Amino acid sequence: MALENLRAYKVCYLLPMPILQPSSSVSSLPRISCVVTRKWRCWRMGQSQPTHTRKKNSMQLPRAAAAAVDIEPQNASTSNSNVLLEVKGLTAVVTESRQEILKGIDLIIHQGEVHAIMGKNGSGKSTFSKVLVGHPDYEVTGGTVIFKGENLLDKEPEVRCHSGLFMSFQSPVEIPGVSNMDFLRMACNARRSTLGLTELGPLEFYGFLSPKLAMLNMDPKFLDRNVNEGFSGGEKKRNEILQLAVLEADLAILDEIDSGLDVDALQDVAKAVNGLLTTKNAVLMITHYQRLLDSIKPTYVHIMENGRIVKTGNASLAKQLEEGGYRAIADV
Ligand SMILES: Nc1ncnc2c1ncn2[C@@H]1O[C@H](COP(=O)(O)OP(=O)(O)OP(=O)(O)O)[C@@H](O)[C@H]1O
Repeated sequence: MALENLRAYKVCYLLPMPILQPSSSVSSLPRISCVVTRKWRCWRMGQSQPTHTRKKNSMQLPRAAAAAVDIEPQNASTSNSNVLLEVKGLTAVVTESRQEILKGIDLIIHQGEVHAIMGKNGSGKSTFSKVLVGHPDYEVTGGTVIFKGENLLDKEPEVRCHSGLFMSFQSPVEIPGVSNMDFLRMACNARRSTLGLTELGPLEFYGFLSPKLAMLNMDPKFLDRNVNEGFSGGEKKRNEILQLAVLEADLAILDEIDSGLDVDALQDVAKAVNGLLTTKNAVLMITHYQRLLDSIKPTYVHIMENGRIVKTGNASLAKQLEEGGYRAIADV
């Protein structure tokens, strides 16, 4: 496997292969075979073993918006040209069992928007995000997903990442044997290479990284440690946001980024995410709690139920939820 290909995988999954020993280094990566890389890919997806081989205009809203409460009109200047993600009628099953989890999701995300998905446990939120990044546990059975004007579903996961999709995992995985610094630099350079930018050498990269570390109040000593190894839950979450900051993704999917964070860490992470938001990118957050939305203001809040978005509203929808639970919004 060529180094470049391996880098591609690396950017997507942001983790090296499970067979890497503590003594392994990034320089050993080119020697690792394709087969192992496939295992690694699956492992990055949260599995220990591979399970198989295998527009809107300015006035339109997602279909679910028809059932919405308190919908805030989207910016009148929005147009097809700034649609980042358009999901229509997305259905997906668990690959092995064929159990249907997503039952027709409609969602449109424009540049500059922050979307929050909330919903009871087991409603399908994480599955939706994993399907977007191409998790092999799930098979898409219907619908379309257009990302930056291109069909996302026919792209390999690593290509999805190259094109600017980032997912922060609910439970980030540890990588023995690879330093955070090497890992971040390799990921950064692979993305830069895709964008036609020159790769950053170690010193240049440190200069690029330093302000991002400072933004997250992260101690530089975390750069010398192996990726997520021995990190606390909160430190792992900060590290995920550091990866996002380094990759400068167009669409960041943050799956329960607030879980496990203390009050100060939550503020640091929220500040960092807000600092990364521009008029060109967007964030899709999955959360159970208003506290995150107090710090990262959502343009839209969606409620997912049984594999569908059943309500869309503005930030007040999350407040209603916080105050009265799901029963309070059921009849709105
Ligand atoms: N790989 C899988 N195999 C079997 N069932 C699965 C798989 N992935 C998801 N499910 C089931 O699909 C449903 C939705 O799961 P998902 O993790 O997407 O929910 P969620 O809304 O993110 O929940 P939570 O808020 O608890 O994180 C659950 O019933 C879950 O058990």
